[in-house]
Amino acid sequence: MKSTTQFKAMKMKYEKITMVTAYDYPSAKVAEQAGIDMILVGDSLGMVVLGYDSTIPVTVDDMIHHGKAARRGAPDTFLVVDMPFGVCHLSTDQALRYAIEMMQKTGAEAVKIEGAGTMIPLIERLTAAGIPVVAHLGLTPQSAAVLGGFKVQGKTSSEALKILEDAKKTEQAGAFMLVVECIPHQLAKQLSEALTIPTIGIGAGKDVDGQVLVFHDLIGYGTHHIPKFVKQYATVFPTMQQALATYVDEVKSLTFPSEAHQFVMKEQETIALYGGKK
Ligand SMILES: Nc1nc(=O)c2c([nH]1)NC[C@@H]1CN(c3ccc(C(=O)N[C@@H](CCC(=O)O)C(=O)O)cc3)CN21
Ligand SMILES: CC(C)C(=O)C(=O)O
Ligand SMILES: [Mg+2]
Repeated sequence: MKSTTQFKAMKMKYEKITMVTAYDYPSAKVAEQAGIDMILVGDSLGMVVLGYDSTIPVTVDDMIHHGKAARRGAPDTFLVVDMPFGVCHLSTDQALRYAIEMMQKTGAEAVKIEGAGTMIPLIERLTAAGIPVVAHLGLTPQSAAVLGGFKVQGKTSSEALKILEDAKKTEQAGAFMLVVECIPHQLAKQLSEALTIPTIGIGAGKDVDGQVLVFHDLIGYGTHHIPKFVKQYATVFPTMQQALATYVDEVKSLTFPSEAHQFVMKEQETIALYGGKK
């Protein structure tokens, strides 16, 4: 398993860092076996696997439930768990308690926190407590209602400057990594050059230190609108639908199960049971 210092070393060597979300045992296992550098148990799980239309309903218990499953599937991959909606905006003490609970119950290596501003003292506090923190700026989905939806952020020079300043503050506060979501590629490049900690982009172009995508988007298992920044490396949804439809047909037409899929009792036992052949 890679460490926080190894991720910094990868940035210095211009070796790209790969990250993907995973929310359960098999997806984490696939990711680990594919050689991914880091797994994110994202609160996007609320939308992707729980069917909510935002990340707001996701709770600490949801994150722990899915985090534990992902951990079991990927015991040897650096695991980051998202702090869900709201909990970081309670007192620093309360947020620290939740972060400790998530780390201890999931066995994750780090937590991720959306925003700068009032999160800066929290990033300091968690880091001091020995909890590695990934910061998250640009489009922060937990604030989508305030940002006016899932929109690209930092499109004007003044907005971009604010994100750049916030990014530096997260680094100074002790964050070991920064996720930047849905920002212009020029800003992402400038930001990655200005920071010593690795930047991981999603919808931020190629000039960042690593990339993250949502597992289901990447394999084409998505059921929602596919954002412009996604590349689908497979389309498993139609494949799965076809398999299920064939199963339905075969059961209805008595094709499944065949002899190959059934168990047999010896003939003498059938005689004892119901008097022989039927
Ligand atoms: N399946 C999934 N993939 C994600 O990447 C993802 C989630 N869910 N849920 C949580 C957040 C929400 N995210 C999103 C969702 C939609 C757009 C989107 O549609 N954006 C527009 C850009 C609009 C503009 O031009 O400002 C797009 O067309 O990509 C972006 C990020 C990223 N995260
Ligand atoms: C999109 C990534 C960065 C995330 O925060 C999530 O999956 O919840
Ligand atoms: Mg998230």
